[in-house]
Formats: sequence, structure tokens, C-alpha cells
Amino acid sequence: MSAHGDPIPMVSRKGPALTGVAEVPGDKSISHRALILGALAVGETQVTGLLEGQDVLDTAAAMGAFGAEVVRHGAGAWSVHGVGTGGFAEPQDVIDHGNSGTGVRLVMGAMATTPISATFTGDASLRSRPMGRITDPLALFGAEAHGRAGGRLPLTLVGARSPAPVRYTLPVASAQVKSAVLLAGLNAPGETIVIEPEATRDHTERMLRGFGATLFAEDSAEGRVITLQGQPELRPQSIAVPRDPSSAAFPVCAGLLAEGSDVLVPGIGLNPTRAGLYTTLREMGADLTFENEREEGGEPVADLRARFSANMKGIEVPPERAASMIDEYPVLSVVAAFAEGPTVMRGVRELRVKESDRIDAMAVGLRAAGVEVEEGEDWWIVHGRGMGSVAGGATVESRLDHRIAMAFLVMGLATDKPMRVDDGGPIATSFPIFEPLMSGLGAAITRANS
Ligand SMILES: O=C(O)C1=C[C@@H](OP(=O)(O)O)[C@@H](O)[C@H](O)C1
Ligand SMILES: C=C(OP(=O)(O)O)C(=O)O
Repeated sequence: MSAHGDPIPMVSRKGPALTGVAEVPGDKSISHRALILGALAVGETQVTGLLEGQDVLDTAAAMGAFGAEVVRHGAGAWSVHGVGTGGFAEPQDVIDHGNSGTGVRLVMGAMATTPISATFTGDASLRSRPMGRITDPLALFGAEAHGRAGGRLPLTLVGARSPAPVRYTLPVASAQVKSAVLLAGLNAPGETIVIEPEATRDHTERMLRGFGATLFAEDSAEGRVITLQGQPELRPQSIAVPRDPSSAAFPVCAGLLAEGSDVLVPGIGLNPTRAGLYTTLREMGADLTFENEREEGGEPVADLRARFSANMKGIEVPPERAASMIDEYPVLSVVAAFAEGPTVMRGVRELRVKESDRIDAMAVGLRAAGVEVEEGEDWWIVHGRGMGSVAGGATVESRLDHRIAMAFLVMGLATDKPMRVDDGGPIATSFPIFEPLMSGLGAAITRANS
């Protein structure tokens, strides 16, 4: 079942080369943060290029429920009239974050140091995901969580009355946990300190500085130490959201795999904490070029060109790169199936607690398509068969997981027989224009019954 209606079976098959310009939507991580920080600033923040995927729309609705005025002016153009740090009102109803881990976890952080209560829920996928990783550090500020066994949603969070600042070392490499703690620290007096042993995406830190917060980050023997001065007055901003490198991964990898392709993604965000996939693909021998590298709105961007790459080789992906490409492993494993030899992915335990268990979901589908996969708790190996040697012909469950659905649809563009997914509905959570964009490049991706 799709998160928002009947299942949408989809199919993809080998067809013409993919060519043209892929105008992928705005970055999902930055879009969530723009809405949340806009809601915590005093005055009106303007956003262009906002991702209008369901995950972000759910965060926009949540910000409205906490008292901010969130208005859509046109495609991707939104404004948020913020209430100031500590100014959130108590929502009148349950906050439903649909399929979005980022949405619910960051919003819990943002309200945890205000003396109000809120009850959060989500779809079957989100209700199965761990929330203790967020509620544990929020308890240090004085917030109380009452959830289901194992800290699962639905969950009520009672914000701290007299929040104390916190010093917290991340037990998992998670930008969502880091961000929840920093957002909670905004309304605690004094310095909140987060230490991350492994670097994760730093959009929250960059954007907090942009909104005028005092935040320092320095490397130490323990890892990266991020210090935030509490109770700033956040100044509203104009934010231009770059295109999402995690969404761009799908047309880019499709371009590498479909014979004769040449695809250009203009203005793709290339923050080094997000760009691990592109480094990895180049190491495999992919024909990728970056043009026009520049900085826009505090984030590095470039135009990325991907051309058909017949001779890619399997590699060992360094585990320390995992956080910078965590959402890209499903589509990387598809590319790996068409490379020569094994691609070894280690240090990826976090893949098991995403919208689905992504190692299991990909391993099952890849095997059904004729590809050998080995796996352990925090590693997996895809044994590449080489270009033109992957059978395909499988129907795969997308498990309420957009990235699983898109990865297998990309795969079918290069397998001998078509690939089907039982439900493409979840794709709308992060990439609502996936179907028309891919068709516009020439990809044979359709609804299964059309
Ligand atoms: O902070 C963010 O915007 C995100 C962080 C990552 O999750 P984790 O923090 O759980 O690794 C990533 O998988 C997610 O899609 C977006
Ligand atoms: C893991 C993802 O998202 P989230 O955690 O926000 O649900 C993703 O988009 O791949």
C-alpha cells in the first residue's frame, strides 16, 4: 500500500538513451530545515526551490500547527512567518509526519524546550522506526516522552519547563539526532554542545549561522565538537534551496546505465557531507563531470553531467564515507550490479532502520533479478555481473520506501527483462516529479497498467 492511497504498480524497461537536462527538485534536508528555522525566527523567511514532496509538506503543516504562518506563493516559493525561539504554541491535534524520519525528529527537537505538549505519529514505516535516539538526548534537557514500547510512535512529548543546556556525544552517526539536539538547544540558556565522532550532513549548522545564531564547530580527538549559544534571536532569511543530490542520484545513475545516455543536472547541491555517492561512482569508473562549481546560499553547488559508462568496476566503499551517502546505497547497489566484480559496502548498519531495512529490501530484489548479494548486520556485497549481463524480470516490494522503488525502476532501464515495483506511491515523499522527469529524459518508466 502507498502511504497516501492505493498502490501504484510501476514498470521500467530497456529503451532509448537518456538525454537532456534533469531539473531535479529542491533538497529535502534543506527544505525541512528552512521551514523549521523560519518558524523559529522573528519575522518572515522567504524560500525558493522548496521541495514539495509529501515529507516536506507534512513539516510545513506541522509548523502551522505550532503557530507559524506558512504560505505557498507558487511552485517552490513559500514564506514562513516565525514565532521566535520558545514561541511555539501547543498544537490542537496530533501531528502526523507521514513517512518522514527527518520531519518528526527535527520537529520533536524544536519543541522539546518549550513548555507545551505535542503528540506525534506517522505511517506504518515511520511508526516502526526508533525514536529513543531522539527522546534520550531530549530528556537531558528536561523533556518527557511517552511513547509505545521501544520508543516508537505515536508518542507524546512534554516540553521542558526550565530547560538545561546539554553536552551530548552522538551514539550513532545521525544528522537527525544532531539536529534535534541543536534545535532543542536553541531555547535552553547557555551553551549546548554536540560531539559527533563521525561527520554527518551539516545543513543545520550552516543554516543556524545564516539565521544569526552563534555556533562554532571544531575538530578534536573525540570528533567534531559543535557549540551553540542558546536563546538567540533568529533573523529571518531568504533561502534558495539547491537541487537534491540524493534525488539527482536516480537520473544520474540511470544515465550511467542506459546505453548512449548523456544527462545534465544543473545546480545540484554538492555539500561534501552529502556527495559521497559521486566520489564512489567516479572511483568505479563512471563518466561524471562537474562544471561551473560555485556557492549559493551557503551551500556548494555545481552542474553535474553523467554519461553512459560501460566499463565500471566494483570497489570497496570506505566505511567512513557512509554518512555522506547514506540514502544513496540502494541506487549504488543497482549500479554495482552492472559493474565488473564485487562492490563491498561496510559500516552501514543505519540502512536497516530507514523507511525499510534497505539492505534486506535491496538484497531480496537484486537476487530476484539474478544478482548475487551477501550480507551481514552492517555490511553487504553486491557481485557485479557487468554491463548487459543482468537478467531483471522481477517484481519487487517497495516496502513504503521511495528509494527502494526508484532504485529498482532505474535498474530496469538496463536489465534484459523489465523490472516492476509493487508500489511507486512512496516516491512522492521525496521526488514528486520523478515520473515526468525520467520520461522527459526518455526513460521507459510507466505505471504498470497503463
Ligand atoms: O538530517 C537529515 O536531513 C537526514 C539525515 C539522514 O538520516 P539519519 O540522521 O538518520 O542518518 C538521512 O538518511 C535522511 O534522509 C535525511
Ligand atoms: C532516510 C530518508 O528519509 P527520512 O529519514 O527523513 O524518512 C531518506 O529520504 O532516504
